[in-house]
Order: sequence, then C-alpha cells, then structure tokens
Amino acid sequence: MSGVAAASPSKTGEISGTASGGDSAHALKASTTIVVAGASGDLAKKKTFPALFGLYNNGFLPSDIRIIGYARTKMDPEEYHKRVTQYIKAPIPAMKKKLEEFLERCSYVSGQYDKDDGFEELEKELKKCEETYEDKKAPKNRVFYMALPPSVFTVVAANFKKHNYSEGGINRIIVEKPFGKDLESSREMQVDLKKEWKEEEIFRIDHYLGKEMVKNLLVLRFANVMLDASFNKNLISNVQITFKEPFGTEGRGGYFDEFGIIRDVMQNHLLQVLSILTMERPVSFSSEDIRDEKVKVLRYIPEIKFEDVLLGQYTASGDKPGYLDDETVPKGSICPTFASCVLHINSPRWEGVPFILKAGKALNEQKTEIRIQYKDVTQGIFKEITRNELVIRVQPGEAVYLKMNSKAPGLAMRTVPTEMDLTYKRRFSDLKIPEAYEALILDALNGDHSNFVRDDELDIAWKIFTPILHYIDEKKPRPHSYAYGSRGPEELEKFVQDKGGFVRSSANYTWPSTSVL
Ligand SMILES: NC(=O)C1=CN([C@@H]2O[C@H](COP(=O)(O)OP(=O)(O)OC[C@H]3O[C@@H](n4cnc5c(N)ncnc54)[C@H](OP(=O)(O)O)[C@@H]3O)[C@@H](O)[C@H]2O)C=CC1
Ligand SMILES: O=C1O[C@H](COP(=O)(O)O)[C@@H](O)[C@H](O)[C@H]1O
Repeated sequence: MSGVAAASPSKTGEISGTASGGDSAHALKASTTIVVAGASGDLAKKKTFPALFGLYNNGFLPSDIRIIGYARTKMDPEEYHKRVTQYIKAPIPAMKKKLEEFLERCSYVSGQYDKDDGFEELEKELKKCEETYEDKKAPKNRVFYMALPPSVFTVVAANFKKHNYSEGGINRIIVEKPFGKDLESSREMQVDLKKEWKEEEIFRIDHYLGKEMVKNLLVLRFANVMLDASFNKNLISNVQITFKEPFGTEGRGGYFDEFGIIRDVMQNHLLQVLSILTMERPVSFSSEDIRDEKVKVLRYIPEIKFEDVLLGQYTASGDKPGYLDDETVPKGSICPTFASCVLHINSPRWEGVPFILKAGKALNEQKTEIRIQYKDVTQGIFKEITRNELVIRVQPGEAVYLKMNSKAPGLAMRTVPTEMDLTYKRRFSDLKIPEAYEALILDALNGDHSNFVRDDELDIAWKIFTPILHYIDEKKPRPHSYAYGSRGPEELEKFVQDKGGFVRSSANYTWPSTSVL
C-alpha cells in the first residue's frame, strides 16, 4: 500500500486540518486479535480477508496479529482457508509464502449468534491466540469485525461484550452498513450498541468513504476554484450518481432479500457520495467539521415520494439465473435489485437541481460514477453543440474527465466534442490505489474515526429514505423486470428524462482520438 506518487515535476500538497491518522497512543501495533463475525459470508471472502491479507502483506497489521473467524457454518480449517482465500490474489512466490504465513494466523470457531456456548468456545480460542503473543505481559487488544446482516448485529455485539471483552486491553467493534432497516430500528440499534460499547470503541463502516475517488471529492471541489464556482443551480442541470454491478445476489439472498437495493447501496454508499459532493466548504478538513457539513446538506433533502422512484428486479437471461432462481431467495419475492430515485436539495445552492441516483445488480457492467451534467450552451452562433459534463469515475479505473467543445483543428470552422482527461492510470506512475477496506481497517486499528459514519449522519439519511422504504414494505409494488446483463428496466430512460436528467447515448468511456477529416 504505497501512496499515489504525483508525476514529476508536480509536488504533493498538505491538506491542513486533516485528522492525524489517529491518536498514536491508541494505535494497535501488537498483541492484537481480530475476530471476524460472519466469516462464512460474502463480505468476509470478498472484502474483509483480502483487505486483511493486503495489510498483512505490506506489514501494516500489528506484529503478532491473529485472526479468528466466527459463524454458524461448520467448516474444518482446510475448508475455511479455501473459502477466505477465494478472492485473494497472490501471483508471485513471495506473496504465496506470505499468504501461507497469514493463514497460519487465521483460525475459525463455529457457533450460534444468540447462545453462550459458541462465544465461550471463541473465548478459549482467543486465549489460545493470545498465548502466542511476543510480549506476554502486554495488555491484550481485541477488534471485533461484524461481517453480518444487521438483524444479528446487536445480539452478537452484546455477546462479544459479555464473553469476549478484553479487560485491560483496547477493544474496538467495527459495524457494517446498513445500520438498521429504517429510522426506528437504526435508533434502536444505536441505543443497544451504546449500552455495551463506548462511542470511541464503535467504528461504523461505509466502505465508500474509504474509496480513493470519494476521498478525492473534497480536494477536487475545494482545491479548484473553477470547479467549485460551477457547482450550483445556475450552471448545473442535473447530477446522476450511478452504481452498477454485473453480477446478481448469487447466494446472498439470505441477507439481500430482507434489505433490497435501496438499503444495501443507495441509502448509504450513494448518499455518502452525494453529501460529500454537495456540502458547503467545511471550516477545516477535520472529521467533525466535514461531518457537520455533510449533515447540514442532508437536512435540506425532503423525504422521497413513491413517484420519484423506479424499481426493478432482474430475470434470467441465457445461462444467467434470475433473482427468483436463487435458492436463497424466498419464492415470489418482490425485493428490488434495481432502483433509481430522484432527490432534491432545497438549499440556496442546489434548489431545483435533480439528483438522480441509480443502483442495480446483474446489469451490463461494473461502474460507479458521478455524472454532473451542465446546462445547455446557448445555441445562437453554434448548431447542435453538446453540453459540458464532468464525470467522476469512482470505479473501476478511477478517472475524472470534463466533456467540452473545441474547434476541430483545420481550416474549417467546426466544433468537435472533446474531453479533458485525468485518468489515474495514465497520469500517475507507480499507481497503487489502496482498497477501501484496507484503508478503513487500518484507520480502525489506528483509532482514527474520520472516515467512519457519525450517528447523526445515520439519523438524517434514514429520515430521507424511511417513508419510501415503508411504502415499499407495506404496499409491495411490483418491480419492473429487466434481463440479467441489461442496462436495467426499459422504463429507466423515460424515468430519468421525466425527472430532469439527460440520457447519454455513448457506452463505456475510452480516451477518444478524434479524426477531424
Ligand atoms: N457482500 C459485500 O460485498 C458487502 C457487504 N456489506 C455488508 O456486510 C454485511 C454482511 O453481508 P454479506 O457478507 O454479504 O452477507 P451474507 O448473507 O453472506 O451473510 C454473512 C454471514 O452471516 C450469516 N447470516 C446470513 N443470513 C443470516 C441471517 N438471516 N441470520 C443470521 N445469520 C445470517 C451467514 O453465516 P452463518 O450461517 O455461517 O452463520 C453468512 O455467511 C451486511 O451488513 C452487508 O450490508 C458491506 C459491504 C460489501
Ligand atoms: O455494500 C455493498 O457493496 C458492494 C459493492 O461494493 P464495491 O466496493 O464492490 O462497489 C455490493 O456488492 C454489496 O451488495 C453491498 O452490500
């Protein structure tokens, strides 16, 4: 995990007021065990273990780290190791060796989430791990990572506290989104968590806050006067924030069906992106000042109404199964796997600008991007000139590009659409962008809360989405169908246009080379 090096002769600049990276007195450097609850699941195999290995491989984990998985599924060590390494890439011999070493530090305990005996077994395994620490006398630190559906968060958190809390050492608990299912359950969850855990021990992860391009939003906006000056209702027609995945829920129906795409992605990841994109300039870049501004802009957003939402569910296509074909999904489920919704920010800066969020599974590509569509150029002297668009590609292939018009080189006076391009891979040599989970787990080990979610942020985010979620839960509107691998429901284009967004015709972004002949 090296930082991004700017190509010579550019210099990197300091950002004043940023969090120091945690209080070094509370950074966990040794004598630490991480417990991953839900270690049999999708998040654990796709994100948590690859990130833990990434940190281990680069020497960022505490020196004598041990990692214990906990879940109900019974697995022998071989099966467990196979499961948690599925997504770990170790292409060179040195990494393969490191991976073997890493696995020697990983063990597994199977147990229920609501019964004492599993946690008692876990405690025995914790003690066993702690006997291997280099410093036998040092206080024992424990980090509990909840890679679990929220329905079991609080019971597991309470059991960890009751059976596995380290007396004398530092304890931390990392909680995954979605934090609850609606405003009421989120508040209950916060109250329950806080009964057992102190606020400074709780780290609420929204991993989009660890993504490089999401972190860059603050710099792009507030370190570039011309961009910041154009971010307002006078120049911007609409903003579209899109999350697309080319795979379905595949085996995650147990979790997903209870939550749906709005709770899974939109109410948290996309709303976090929206709030950072649209907030006013913070007093400083400290975590509290930034989070104050995020809360302020979210408070300008009224509740979403059903007419402002389009829902979809994917169906089978070719050899790809439909959502309902997944055996972990209840028969006849109307759970949305796709949603688009329009939000408004009734602030002096943004009043009247539609923010169109789109999120879907089993679509035609993987992509998360922010597309800021400016107003049309006054035609007058031009004919059919295209509008400006600023596109911020969060993933894959981090990029920022501005679509603009230029004179086509040559004797004739013609315009040609062009782009100013900051594609990271081309601009930054030796590019190694840390995975969001690597960055956030390291922050949690360092005791740095900057990129974690504050409880008042949660409250306001749920206030915006709870009415529409309750409407969907109670009235059970049937989602529109879309084929696995398509661009989403056919109704999407009209929906976006009706809500004030321009629909773009081109497909993937590739750096253009324009023939002017
Ligand atoms: N998957 C991802 O890419 C991401 C997931 N997340 C969040 O991580 C959390 C876990 O997600 P994910 O790993 O995908 O979910 P899974 O459905 O894979 O659940 C994780 C584990 O929890 C147990 N489990 C599943 N359903 C239930 C249930 N109804 N009651 C009790 N235990 C259950 C299972 O373990 P066992 O049966 O062995 O006990 C399962 O292996 C969620 O909060 C999700 O929002 C966040 C970011 C990314
Ligand atoms: O939180 C979640 O995020 C993932 C997508 O994360 P990304 O970093 O790959 O964009 C999503 O697949 C999952 O359903 C959701 O729970």
